[in-house]
Amino acid sequence: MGAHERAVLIDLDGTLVDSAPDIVEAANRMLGALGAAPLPSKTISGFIGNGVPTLVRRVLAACSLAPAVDEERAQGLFHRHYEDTNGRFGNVFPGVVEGLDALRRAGYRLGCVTNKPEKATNFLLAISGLAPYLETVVAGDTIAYMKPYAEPLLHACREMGLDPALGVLVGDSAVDVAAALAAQMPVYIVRYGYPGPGGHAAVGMRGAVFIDSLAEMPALLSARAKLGAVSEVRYSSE
Ligand SMILES: O=C(O)COP(=O)(O)O
Ligand SMILES: [Mg+2]
Repeated sequence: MGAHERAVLIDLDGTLVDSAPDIVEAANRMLGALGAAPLPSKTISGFIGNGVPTLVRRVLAACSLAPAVDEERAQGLFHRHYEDTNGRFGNVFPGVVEGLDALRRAGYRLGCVTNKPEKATNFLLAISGLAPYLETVVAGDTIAYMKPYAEPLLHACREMGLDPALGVLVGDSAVDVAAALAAQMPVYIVRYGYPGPGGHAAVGMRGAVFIDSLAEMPALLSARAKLGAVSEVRYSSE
């Protein structure tokens, strides 16, 4: 089985792009518009991972604005401010471009699976220069399901015409681990992202292989393929 038949699906926020500064700024502008004081950036970063509706709900709860403030109104404010902050303060993480280049050279097919809404995702991928690497993008509102459901991962494989059994996910949070396990894909977690409640020690992180950089992926995947080939030989000779 060649590398060209394999899909590497990659999360966006906290894995490809350090987008927390943009998200924090938009969330705090939303709070300002609601007459509330800003939250520390670390608090808001800890709320990233399950998509915008969950982020806004968590921010409102942290400021004791729920249920007094209408969630949809707050979401509308967030989206409006995020349109202005998206891609302005964040950066592509170190090792990402090297990793994507190396994976592409090795023949892997690349896709992005994110819980960020599609419009904001496409804009961020375009201005950060990452869009040309990604054959397919499945965002938070592309289909009816987000991670931690398996569907977005399976949908990305379908879009690429690949068997999900040939896919792996690289992400940064417990949401990614859960989605990958649901889709029965191996999962690699970057140590630098936004892991969510409980951090990397959380039970939800079990089953993940931790990496420091996307640039480690080609070597890890080729080691996995060799291991797979050895066990296939063993099985067939038994
Ligand atoms: O929008 C979010 O909450 C997280 O997005 P991600 O799936 O790219 O990490
Ligand atoms: Mg993420």
